Amino acid sequence: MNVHQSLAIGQPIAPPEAISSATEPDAMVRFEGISKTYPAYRGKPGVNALKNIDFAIPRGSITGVIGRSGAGKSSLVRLINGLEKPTTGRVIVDGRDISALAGRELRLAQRSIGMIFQHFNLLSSRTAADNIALPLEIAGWAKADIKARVTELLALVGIADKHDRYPSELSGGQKQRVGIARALATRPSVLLSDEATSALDPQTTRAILDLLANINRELGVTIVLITHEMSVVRQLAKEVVVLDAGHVVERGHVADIFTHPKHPITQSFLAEVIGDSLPVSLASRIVAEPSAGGQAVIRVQVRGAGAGDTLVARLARELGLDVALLSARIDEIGGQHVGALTLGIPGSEDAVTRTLAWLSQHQFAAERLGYVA
Ligand SMILES: Nc1ncnc2c1ncn2[C@@H]1O[C@H](COP(=O)(O)OP(=O)(O)OP(=O)(O)O)[C@@H](O)[C@H]1O
Repeated sequence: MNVHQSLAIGQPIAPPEAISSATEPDAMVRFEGISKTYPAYRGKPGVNALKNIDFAIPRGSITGVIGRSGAGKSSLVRLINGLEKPTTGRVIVDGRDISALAGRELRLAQRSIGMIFQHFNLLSSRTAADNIALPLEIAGWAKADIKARVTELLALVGIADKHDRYPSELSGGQKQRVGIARALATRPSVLLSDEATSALDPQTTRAILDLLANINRELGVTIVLITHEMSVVRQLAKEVVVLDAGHVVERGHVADIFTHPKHPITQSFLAEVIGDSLPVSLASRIVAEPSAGGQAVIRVQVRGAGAGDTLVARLARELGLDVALLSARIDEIGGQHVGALTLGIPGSEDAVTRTLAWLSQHQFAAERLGYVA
């Protein structure tokens, strides 16, 4: 885990801004009143996979869609590229209602929507170059143009030397680079990533996520990232949508969601990635009741650069209390420093009440974790 421990941290937490509403004009993808029901089949009951979905994915953004298995992530992504039709509602991609298209019109629209997959989906009988060439062949490009474009794409994804290699001769990360090059071949405006790093080790995952970040930055491609891993969202996305049982239960800027997770499912995802931010040696000593001469343990969430470094001194000075910094943990999330300071203050109810009131007044989210002797 990429954890930056630093005390030069912390801004009071501002209220989270919602990401674009479904009607925002600069949306690349808009879900309008979407529901998706798979009909009953061979004695199996029908499934309401998506319900009342209304939100927009901003043009040029990297948006993570996170949810447990069965939450509806793949259904959502298949609606974006028109592989599934919604039961109700419309999906507008780059200004066009993709849910209304069929046949040749749909196939043409799909050229502007690239997709990468967990298991890469490469053709084993084709070299890296020929895999990348495939969508261009289907689109009817001239041979010379395909050759030039493939060379360019291989360089873009950092495997210019793998031109003639077959998938069986490539590592997982290299295979995914071929998948990314193939997905970008027809210059799409949207790139859909369906668990694209789930089969890769952490180091390769980081390299692929860095590549996707570059592609977003350099080419302006909007990226929609389907994942069940909050660490992937944390590393790459600026916006996140949390799906649970077919509903969007939470969405917003990644840094806001990480500091204000409201829904239990979001909280459980965060617990997996941030873990308990307390060192074990401290966590194991915390008890529910105060003891004479002991300290109350208060956790304070901080965000951004600036205010956190003076927090301890200000608290001590303004409230006239002895304040100890028991632990500090800061991550960089969505381009912001986000984390928590754990403070020890005198264990009296009066000190705890005054401290929590002061923190709240200064817009820091804080909680009492318990007491240490
Ligand atoms: N073609 C289908 N026919 C019937 N039911 C389906 C179909 N595709 C998905 N479902 C059901 O719809 C629900 C949502 O599935 P979906 O694949 O969208 O979820 P997911 O979040 O992508 O899950 P996973 O992470 O396991 O892929 C599940 O209950 C699933 O069983």
